[in-house]
Amino acid sequence: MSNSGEDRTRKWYDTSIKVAKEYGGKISVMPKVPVTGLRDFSIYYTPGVAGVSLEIAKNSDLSFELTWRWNAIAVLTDGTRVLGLGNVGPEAALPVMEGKALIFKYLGGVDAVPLPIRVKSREEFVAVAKAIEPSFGGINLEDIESPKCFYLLETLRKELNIPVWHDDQQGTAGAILAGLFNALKIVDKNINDVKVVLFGAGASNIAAARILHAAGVNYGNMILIDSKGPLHAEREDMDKLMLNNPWKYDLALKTNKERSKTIEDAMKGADVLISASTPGPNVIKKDWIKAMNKDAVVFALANPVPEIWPWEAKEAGARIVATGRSDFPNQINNSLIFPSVFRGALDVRARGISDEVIVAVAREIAKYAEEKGITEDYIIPTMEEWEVYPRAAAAAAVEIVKEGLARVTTTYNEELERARSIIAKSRASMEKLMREGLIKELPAELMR
Ligand SMILES: NC(=O)c1ccc[n+]([C@@H]2O[C@H](COP(=O)([O-])OP(=O)(O)OC[C@H]3O[C@@H](n4cnc5c(N)ncnc54)[C@H](O)[C@@H]3O)[C@@H](O)[C@H]2O)c1
Ligand SMILES: O=C(O)C[C@H](O)C(=O)O
Repeated sequence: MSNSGEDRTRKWYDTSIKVAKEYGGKISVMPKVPVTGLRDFSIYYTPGVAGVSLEIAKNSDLSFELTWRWNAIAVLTDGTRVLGLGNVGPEAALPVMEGKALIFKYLGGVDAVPLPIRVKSREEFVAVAKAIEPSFGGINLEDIESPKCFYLLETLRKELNIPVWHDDQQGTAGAILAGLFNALKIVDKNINDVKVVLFGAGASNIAAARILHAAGVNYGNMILIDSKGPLHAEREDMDKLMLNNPWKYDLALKTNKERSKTIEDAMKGADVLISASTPGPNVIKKDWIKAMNKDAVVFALANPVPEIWPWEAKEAGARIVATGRSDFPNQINNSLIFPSVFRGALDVRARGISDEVIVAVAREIAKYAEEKGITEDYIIPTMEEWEVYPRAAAAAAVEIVKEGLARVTTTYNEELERARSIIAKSRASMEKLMREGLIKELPAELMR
């Protein structure tokens, strides 16, 4: 069966290239005001538009009311860690950012602008993010190498007055937590007791460790593994880590209470394996999964190819398996989180998005799946279940308000209605364009 996994991946690559060529990319900017004749340009453009500019010049906050800023975010990357492909550069990052923007619009009703930039240093990146702040209601950082991404998130969260979020940290951690809540219900284990191995100690898993802790997993019961093996307080590179990656250093001190020094040891008796490392399929060994506890939960999240094929993880004894892909069951991907978190954040004109917001959103998503009926192959909703997005947006908005990070207040029901209507409108307008042939169907010959 493993060859079929590779063939299947290649087939998606080929189709995606053909479709990209056929359509010339995936998104474009569409007007939302009617244009019926020359008179209208005097409203939208000169001279009328100067009136709007003068209002905003008096009070820049009005840019949130009188322009698209209330609903617009940037998807900002330097292309240094694109999926698991590595540093492929800003141009090669663009198709991924376009894909994110499509999902933002379709599932969150958010206008997202893909913005891969050519910068070298961290300082240059910070300067660009600050420079574009006036144009957007939020910034979604994407696909940036670690530890640079930790520094950028921390700095920009402090220095900008709009929410800055790093999808590969917070979004991934939220999706992992949502999946974990329900997986643990199925195997009947308590989040406070489980032993969790986090394979890969980069953007995703460093954030996941923090968010899992916020949700009840004990730091001592976690083991983080990087390319040099398990992290622990006596590792010989601790001095270097303290200087170059204080985020990883801090977790090396808190985690791995049993001081496992090899992967084999770390895996013994683990209840959960969360892998966000490097594309597979043979990165996670079957023997490691065999050493885990009964009813093991395995999330193999590398994109585009999971660290182990799901069927191989099951053969090795895993009871619940998830990957980051939409063509396998249990897709744990930040796409379940980012459209709704930004929907909620924009609607309350947030200044920031805290870790508690991520936990609240993960709980809401898990609850939604539980209400529908969870199974080993359905621990988390799919991207087709669009009704989960307004619910998650409402959970995000309420938590942002609760923590004093919102500029306007709301209630769960009020935001649920608003998010539902914005997202439904966004989907309906795309579907109307499809019906009318203005967005043409995917050519059948490309889909074979
Ligand atoms: N499913 C999702 O939603 C999702 C979200 C984000 C990232 N990812 C995927 O997860 C992977 C990692 O992403 P990231 O942002 O954390 O990257 P990152 O570069 O920040 O971190 C990768 C980590 O994995 C470790 N690593 C690499 N190869 C290893 C190996 N063979 N053994 C042990 N450790 C190894 C590195 O040392 C590093 O700590 C990528 O493939 C990415 O596509 C998936
Ligand atoms: O892009 C994805 O599918 C998820 C994630 O952001 C990743 O970098 O792999």
